[in-house]
Amino acid sequence: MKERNANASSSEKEAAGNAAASLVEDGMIIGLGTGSTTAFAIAEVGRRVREEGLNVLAVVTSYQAEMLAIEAGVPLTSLAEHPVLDLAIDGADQVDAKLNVIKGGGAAHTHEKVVAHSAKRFIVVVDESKISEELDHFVPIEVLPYARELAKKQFIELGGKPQIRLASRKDGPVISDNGNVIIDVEFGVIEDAAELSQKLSTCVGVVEHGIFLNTDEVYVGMKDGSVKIIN
Ligand SMILES: O=C[C@H](O)[C@H](O)[C@H](O)COP(=O)(O)O
Repeated sequence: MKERNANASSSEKEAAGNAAASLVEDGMIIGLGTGSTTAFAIAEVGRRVREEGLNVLAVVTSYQAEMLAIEAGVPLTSLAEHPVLDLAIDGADQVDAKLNVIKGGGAAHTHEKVVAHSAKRFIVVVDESKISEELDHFVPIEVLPYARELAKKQFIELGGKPQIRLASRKDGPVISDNGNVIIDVEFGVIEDAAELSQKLSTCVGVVEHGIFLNTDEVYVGMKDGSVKIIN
């Protein structure tokens, strides 16, 4: 299984995150994703709040995003109060040529998907290493702990090789912010992301999977410091 952020460069991530943060306008309600690339966007939105008096409210996707937003001084709200977001910014583990995306390397994809689908405009921020002609990254799937063995059986029936994600600084599995386990499933090259997305959604015990089909634009931080926009 590919290692998380194996080829990542923080200056590329920072360039992408800052460019996406520049899209935030006064009065917007925004969604803030999770991960090391979005962290730069959150920091930059916070800087604009503090230094430019930018007036925003943000919905977060994880405890990580919440902690970063509070630290940066970004005022928070909830989807219950603001169910429609003007813009959501989030990272990705892989992006293909059709802007299909795999997310969930940080186990936050369930809330991230809710936020992405609540936004009028969904921006993905990545470094160049995440761009691929086709999707071949493992798919993170959040599963009810009670259903984990049944879920694994269903993923194998769909042609996948499932592996329960283990924690690195705790014995046992990673437990998501929602109290569930994450099963990472290798499918090799994913020929039809929409079809696999639909099949995974019908598996009993699945809370949410990491295939996202609704990206509007991808901001790619390049090695030369520029940002390429794909839409
Ligand atoms: O669950 C985590 C998220 O989907 C992240 O946005 C994704 O894993 C990318 O994270 P990073 O920017 O750290 O590579």
